[in-house]
Amino acid sequence: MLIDITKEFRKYSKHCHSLKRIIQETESSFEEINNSIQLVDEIKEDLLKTGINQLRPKLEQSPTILVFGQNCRAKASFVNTFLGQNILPSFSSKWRCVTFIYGHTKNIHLTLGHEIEIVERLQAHEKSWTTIPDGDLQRGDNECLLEYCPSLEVELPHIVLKENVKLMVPPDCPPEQLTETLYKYVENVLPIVVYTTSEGVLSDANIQEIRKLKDIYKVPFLVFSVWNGETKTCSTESLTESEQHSLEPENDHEFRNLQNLRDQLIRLGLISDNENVKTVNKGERKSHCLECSLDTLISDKSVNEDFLSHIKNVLRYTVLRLAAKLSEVHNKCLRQFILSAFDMAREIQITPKRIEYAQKVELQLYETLMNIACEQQEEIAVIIQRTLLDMKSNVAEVLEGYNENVTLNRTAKTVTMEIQQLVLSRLNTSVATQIVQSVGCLHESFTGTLQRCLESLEKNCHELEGSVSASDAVRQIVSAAYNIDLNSSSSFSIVHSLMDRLKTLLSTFALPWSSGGQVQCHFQWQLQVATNMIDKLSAYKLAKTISVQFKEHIKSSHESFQSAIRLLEHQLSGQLEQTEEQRIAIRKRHAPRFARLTLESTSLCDLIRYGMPKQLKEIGRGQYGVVSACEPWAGINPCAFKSVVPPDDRHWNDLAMEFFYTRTIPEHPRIVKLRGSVIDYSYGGGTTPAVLLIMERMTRDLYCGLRCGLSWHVRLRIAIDVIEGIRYLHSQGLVHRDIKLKNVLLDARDRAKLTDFGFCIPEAMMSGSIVGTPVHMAPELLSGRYDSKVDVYAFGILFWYICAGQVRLPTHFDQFQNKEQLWNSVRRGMRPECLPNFEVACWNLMEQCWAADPTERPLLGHVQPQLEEIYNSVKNKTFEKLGSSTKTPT
Ligand SMILES: Nc1ncnc2c1ncn2[C@@H]1O[C@H](COP(=O)(O)OP(=O)(O)OP(=O)(O)O)[C@@H](O)[C@H]1O
Repeated sequence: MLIDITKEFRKYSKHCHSLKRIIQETESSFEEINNSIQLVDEIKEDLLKTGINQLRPKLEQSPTILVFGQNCRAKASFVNTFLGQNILPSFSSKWRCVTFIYGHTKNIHLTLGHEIEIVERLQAHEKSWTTIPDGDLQRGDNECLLEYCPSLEVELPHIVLKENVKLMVPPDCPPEQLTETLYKYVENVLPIVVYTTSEGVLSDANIQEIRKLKDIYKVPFLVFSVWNGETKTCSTESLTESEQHSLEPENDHEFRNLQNLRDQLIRLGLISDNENVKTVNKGERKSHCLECSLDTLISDKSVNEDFLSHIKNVLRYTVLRLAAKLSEVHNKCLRQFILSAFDMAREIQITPKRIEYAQKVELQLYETLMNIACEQQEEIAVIIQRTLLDMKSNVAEVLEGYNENVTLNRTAKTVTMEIQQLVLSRLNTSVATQIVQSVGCLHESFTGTLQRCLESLEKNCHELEGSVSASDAVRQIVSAAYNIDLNSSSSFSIVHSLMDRLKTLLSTFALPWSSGGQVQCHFQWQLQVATNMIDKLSAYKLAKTISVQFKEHIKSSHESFQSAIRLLEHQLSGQLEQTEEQRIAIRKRHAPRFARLTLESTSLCDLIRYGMPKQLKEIGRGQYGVVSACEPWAGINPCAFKSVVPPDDRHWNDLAMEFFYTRTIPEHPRIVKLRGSVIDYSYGGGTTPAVLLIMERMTRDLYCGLRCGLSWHVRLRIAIDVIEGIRYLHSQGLVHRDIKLKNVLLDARDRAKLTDFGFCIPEAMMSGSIVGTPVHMAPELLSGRYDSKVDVYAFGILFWYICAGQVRLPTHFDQFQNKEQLWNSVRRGMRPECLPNFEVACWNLMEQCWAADPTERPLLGHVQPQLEEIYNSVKNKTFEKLGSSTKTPT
């Protein structure tokens, strides 16, 4: 049993070692990326928040079994049981802090803190000892726990302690001093807390102490109950059956005590009801859930096994928490990288289109407005004419309110000017309103989208600050023509220009009665002034002036727009070059590096949780790995794993990216879900680690299925399943790039799922690499410029095999010596031949899917219903046939 405990500690330290290495690699990856891409700050902030730098100190904490308890007897009982010797006296009190550590020989000394050893003779130094003398354990009267109180350090050649494990009995202290005492004596350890009891019931002080300890350590406890005060040693495992039997709880009284204690602990919420009082031979032992935070009560009769599982739980729980945190950080960073690669790809693609769009629409706007300015001159003249006539027929109305606010004793000239001003202003308002009404529709159709488009282009161009921007220029064009801000006709630019123009015209008028001197300001005279003013205004001239102004304004704004957009284009193209460099850096270096870290940390989590899968037999081999059936793993039954040994960094990166995509896509019935992974670092003598990708085990692949023979309607059903799978991947932004017979797996009912996402990649991360299986590769794949339509092509070829019902190469493809010859012919249009058994509808679908021009290939969303229709009719016919052949003859 001690060996098993030792193994657990060894495993823990191995996991910690792996974690430290991964953390170090993560940090150096960050170092490398630092400053190279903008998003690093964002990620760095995340990392700080997630606390990656808090993980390392946690990994440095040495596992320490902390023994607390009701009294020294209970503590001694546990320690002695665990160490397998009566090292602590059973009847004693007021202990100083005692720490057991590993030493080649038994040794004992007093220390202050970690470093300082106190030169003081102990009773144990005077004669040979088995049990530590009481005098050495007990605190002196002058020793104050929180000020000066040496600890006793005991070195023992014990197999568990050898694993860098400590066993510590913190000093007895009143509950109110507990926090401070622990702070002083128990520093920087990974606590494995045991609370020992020897009474059937916990006192208030005990309960207070347990609650405080829980609060401080926040880890599951082992409550250890001493039976009879006996010390049972760790060697019970080697006892004979009859000896073991003698340890069983035959004493009813003691058993009842234990039950009472259990009930009390449950009542206090200190252990959970559904768990357990663990006693030897009392029913089946339940295995602990790794993440459980249940506290366990055990009796000393079963200390070994239950203690082992407690240690296992605490260690696994601790290391898993750290590994999960690290994996979360990696996943988060990788997701950020991929998302920013998406954004960058989008920006690179969309920016030139936006510029083109803006130029096109502005030109349209300019031409439209120029047209309006020319053509509407007539209309404006009509509007002005009409308004002038209206005003003339009711001059009194024009002057309405004028006399209310004017002062007496003004010169005739002043009054005349005021009336002229009034006439103009009424005219302006009226003309402006009518013009605005006639062209208001321009606003949304032209300017809304254009303005938004320009603003988004200018958003990131800080260098433009200060110069006229393209969006300002467009705004000027629009307002020059017909002020779009209709709400305030007072700010209407046309009105103002009209006013200016009219004033100029007025200054040339000869006014016969403007001879100066005092003039009586009577109404008739005012009417006369206004009427004369109206008569003198020429609607045609006014309209012409307005039109000329419009045109000049629009033209100059159009020119400013053109130079602004040229500048913008220049600056954006510089920025886009940088963006593309960053995208390449993300795709080629940063994302794969983080993908590898993600693979390592996630695999470590899986290893801690579920262990290594146990191989049963090999079931298949591919170009990159061997697939084996394995024993159920993580509840997956039947289960298989693909073991891949990446030969170099490039393969590691590819595998890591594949792992990330496949692991993160949500489950779908038409996809073989990757359930987990572990890395076998010992593979190849530790030089070439193997990655085991664990998944559900299917019955066979479609290649085998076709070879064995599948009925037509089953094959059609499979084709539909494959389409569903591909459509699902595409909906997740992924392209499979290796659709072929061996990557379609069948279950026992011959329903299909897609597998092998070795080449599966998000479109934004695609670099144009030439991947796939030759006969299924679309011609454009070879050019390196392709998209998800390559999967449609590959489906076309796969469907050919499905319809053929066999796995022989199409005769047209069989004649080539090598793949280059095949590709050359495919590029020239060579495709599989139509076999006599093909239904026309199926052949048509194949031909559409493998069309040379990817844009002519159908959407799989359109192919699926067509296939379903064929499938349904075949199924119906099959059933009809079956029905008629089973009919009993009348
Ligand atoms: N989950 C699984 N259940 C049952 N059999 C499987 C499973 N995964 C793969 N296989 C079998 O193992 C074979 C090898 O699979 P693998 O994915 O390694 O390679 P491949 O797709 O045939 O070739 P390549 O490595 O070139 O892509 C498959 O053809 C299939 O028959």
